[in-house]
Amino acid sequence: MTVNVEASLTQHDAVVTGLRDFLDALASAAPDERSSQRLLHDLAQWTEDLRQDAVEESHRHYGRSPTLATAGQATTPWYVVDEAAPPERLAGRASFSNFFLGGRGAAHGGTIPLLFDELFGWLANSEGMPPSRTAYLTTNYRSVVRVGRPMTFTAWTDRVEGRKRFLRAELRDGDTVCAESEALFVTLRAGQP
Ligand SMILES: CCCCCCCCCCCCCCCC(=O)SCCNC(=O)CCNC(=O)[C@H](O)C(C)(C)COP(=O)(O)OP(=O)(O)OC[C@H]1O[C@@H](n2cnc3c(N)ncnc32)[C@H](O)[C@@H]1OP(=O)(O)O
Repeated sequence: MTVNVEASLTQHDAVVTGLRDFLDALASAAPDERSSQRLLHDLAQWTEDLRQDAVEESHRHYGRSPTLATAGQATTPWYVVDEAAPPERLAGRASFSNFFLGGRGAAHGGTIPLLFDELFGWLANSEGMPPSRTAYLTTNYRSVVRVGRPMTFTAWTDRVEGRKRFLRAELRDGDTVCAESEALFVTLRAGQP
């Protein structure tokens, strides 16, 4: 079952997709002074306009789009869930654009746990489950994650002990395991933010 479908984008989803493309293009380019000035001008104008439209968290669109890859966040590495059996298992595809470059063609190390935290969030907070948060998350970097490469991932629940959910995940480039992660998610008690 494919969970995140980008086929029928709402206008807001299209804006987030456009922002993701923009960040990739910006990170890949070396704009000259004239282009930089034009960009600065346009960005300043949009920043001012959007500040006028600021709303409370519960009314925002950004990062709350179940129909869009990465639930509509532009600064999370792109991923799509192809097989969803939460809370047991998820599998899918991911890709790190130039926006996530660390150096020498490899993704920045901090962006890989960001992807894992997202996947664990899906597993631990799937429909009908009480909300939980990451207590810890460790990542082992086995082999570089190259930007622009099509990657695959699997994430699964290892065991559950009361309020504690122990989760594991793997990110692969073909047959090569590039990174592995283990995390503990703890179910929130009433009143915890
Ligand atoms: C509309 C869109 C749809 C999209 C579709 C949904 C997709 C969805 C995607 C979401 C993607 C984002 C998901 C990201 C999720 C976060 O990233 S959340 C943000 C990062 N995490 C945080 O900010 C958490 C900060 N910490 C805390 O709030 C608290 O420490 C915690 C984690 C809630 C635990 O506090 P607590 O409830 O007071 O825990 P406490 O009672 O002391 O301990 C409970 C047990 O856990 C153990 N424990 C607690 N902490 C630890 C630790 N660090 N290490 C080891 N053991 C620990 C304790 O030892 C205890 O064990 P037992 O004695 O029961 O055996």
